[in-house]
This record gives sequence, C-alpha cells and structure tokens, in this order.
Amino acid sequence: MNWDDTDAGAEQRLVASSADGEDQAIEAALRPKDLGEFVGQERVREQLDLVLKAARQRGGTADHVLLSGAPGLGKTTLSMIIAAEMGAPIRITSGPAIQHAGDLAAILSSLTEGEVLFLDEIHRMSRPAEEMLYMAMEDFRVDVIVGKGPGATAIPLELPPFTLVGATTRAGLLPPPLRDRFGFTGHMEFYTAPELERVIHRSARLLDVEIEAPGAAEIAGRSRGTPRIANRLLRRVRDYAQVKADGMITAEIAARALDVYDVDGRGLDRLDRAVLTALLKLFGGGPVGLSTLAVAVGEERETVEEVAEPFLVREGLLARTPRGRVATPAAWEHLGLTPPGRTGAAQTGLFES
Ligand SMILES: Nc1ncnc2c1ncn2[C@@H]1O[C@H](COP(=O)(O)OP(=O)(O)OP(=O)(O)O)[C@@H](O)[C@H]1O
Repeated sequence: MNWDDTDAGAEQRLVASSADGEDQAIEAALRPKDLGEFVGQERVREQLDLVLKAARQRGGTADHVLLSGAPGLGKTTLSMIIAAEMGAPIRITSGPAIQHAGDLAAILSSLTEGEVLFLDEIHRMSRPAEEMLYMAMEDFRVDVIVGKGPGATAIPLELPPFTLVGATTRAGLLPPPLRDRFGFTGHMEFYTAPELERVIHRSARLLDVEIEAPGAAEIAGRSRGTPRIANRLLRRVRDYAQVKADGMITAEIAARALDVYDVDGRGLDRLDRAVLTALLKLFGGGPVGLSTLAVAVGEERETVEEVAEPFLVREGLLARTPRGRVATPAAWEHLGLTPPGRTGAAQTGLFES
C-alpha cells in the first residue's frame, strides 16, 4: 500500500491533504471565485480585502502576499481570488519547478504590469533563484548574468510592477530576508466543522448532488479541517448514495459510505488507526520509540512520522515526547479501550478489530 501523502501517487489516501489528478480536475470547478464566496479564514480575508481595496484605490499593484498553512486549505484558491479582485492575470508556478535562477528570470521577464505570480512551495526554491527574487520583489529589477567565469557580466533588466503571492506550508522555513519582503502575511488555519459544512453544501450545489444538513455534518466531521478532503469525501459519498440508495446524502448514507472507505468518525483512516492501535495495545500507550512503533505497524519510520503522526498530534491523540510516542487519554477513548491501571478488560487481544 502506498500511503503517500505528498505526491500525486496512484494509490493516494482518501484523507491525504495533497491533490491527486482527479482532485485537480474537479477543484477548478469548485474553487470560489471571489472573497465573498471564500468560506472561513475571516481574519485573512478581512485583512486581504483591505490590502486589495487600498491597492485598487491607489490604482497600483497590490503588495506581495505570503500565505502559509497546510496543504488543501485554499492558498491556490486565494491567489486566484487576489488576481480576480485586482482584475489581473495570474501565472502559477512552484518552488521545485524553479531549479536555476535563469528559470525564474524567464518567468519574471515575461510578466505583464500588475500580473499576479503565484509561487507555491516557495521554501523549496533554489538558493540562487531565491536571491534573484529578493531584488525582483523589492526593486522590480533582476540582474541577468551572461557568460561564465571572469568574463561574466550582469545585465540589469527592469520588470513591470507585479504582485508575488508566495505559498508555504510553514512560514518559519523561509529565510528572514525573503519573509521580510512580503507586505502582507496571512496564516491559514484549519477549518471548523460548521465552515466545512458550508464548503460541502456549496460543492454539492455545484456538483448537483442532493444532501441533507446532517449528511454534510457527518462528512465535515471526518474531513480533518481541510476543504480539499471535504470535497473528496463528498464525491465518494455521492458515488455510494447513487449506487446503494436514491442519490440523496443523509447522515446515515454518509456514515456508511465513509465506513466503507475506512475513514472513521474523526477522520482517521486505516494507517492512523493502525498506529494508534499498536501504541495502545502493544505498548500500553507508550512511551515507545518511533522506529519500534513503525516496525510494529509494518511501515517505514518516515511514513509513520510524516503521514500519520501530524494529524494524530493535532487531534490530541498522540504526543511526541523526548522519551518516545505517548498516547493521550483521548486515544484510549477513541478506540474504546481502557488505559492500564484502570479496571477494564478491554486490553486482552492484540489485534481486536
Ligand atoms: N475557503 C474555501 N471555501 C471553499 N472552498 C475551498 C476553500 N478553500 C479551499 N477550498 C477548496 O479546496 C480545494 C483545495 O484548495 P487549494 O487548491 O486552494 O488549496 P491549497 O492550500 O492551495 O493546497 P496546496 O497547498 O496543496 O496547493 C479547492 O477545490 C477549493 O475549491
């Protein structure tokens, strides 16, 4: 099984926060087109609204914007909204796609006045490109180096004013000189259940799917605070409702469908539950070292650490301590088990399902 949470792999997890091919195709249709349609993120929205209105009143381009937050929270969507609100075209690229400073120079020199350049995963850009970006952001100018060695010369190239929208999963990963060149930094939070319900109702309308409010609530509760996951779960539940019922998504249909897909009531999937189950049943709740835990679930260390743990930690089910991984009381409760030391007989079998 490929648990890959980061690549657009063929066998992606249903609860992966990154996008696969099917997502990308459908996401375009589901993206909110303006700030009014964009659900949640009140603070970022309000601040951004001011930045854009002020820029429009001045008749200039908007300041550079940095958006930080986990995958699938709407950074790309927001960058498109920025361009739309400014009535400007948008160019989309990503840090890993820019290997050399020349790649960036080619993009920058072809921008038109006011254009929005969306640079996803900006923390993964190469160092020389990053340094070129400093000058481009500040002075709208780049030095293109022609030739090599002692004969190399820098030819200054003027750029039209543009707005850079950088996206990163962690603003802390950016070097301070780059971070400081953004006029506005917005941190995207995970969405609350009522916000996700609004996202789901909106997407259901666009996909022409009938859904009852409790059905949307059921899907929202399993979406790990992430609109991309909510939209993906909605599509799988729609399939189930269509094949096994009359197409209407009720709470019961949503719960049955997501049980079939192994996404539990709190959004944990099979891998997440395997890690927790091993931690509780084999190691009495810990502390246990990461490598030992990984062997116990038959996975790579990195898979457990990077794919399963972040969500378990965020949900308050697992803690990373200097002595190893420890389960919290909520983990025992979620799996319906009793912690050692309490009277309870639920911890007998190792692999009770
Ligand atoms: N606030 C929102 N309201 C409604 N839908 C949203 C919102 N945020 C995201 N979505 C939906 O979630 C999907 C993923 O959003 P988007 O691609 O913008 O995320 P992202 O943060 O850029 O992810 P990544 O970092 O992986 O590129 C899109 O289909 C979009 O329609």
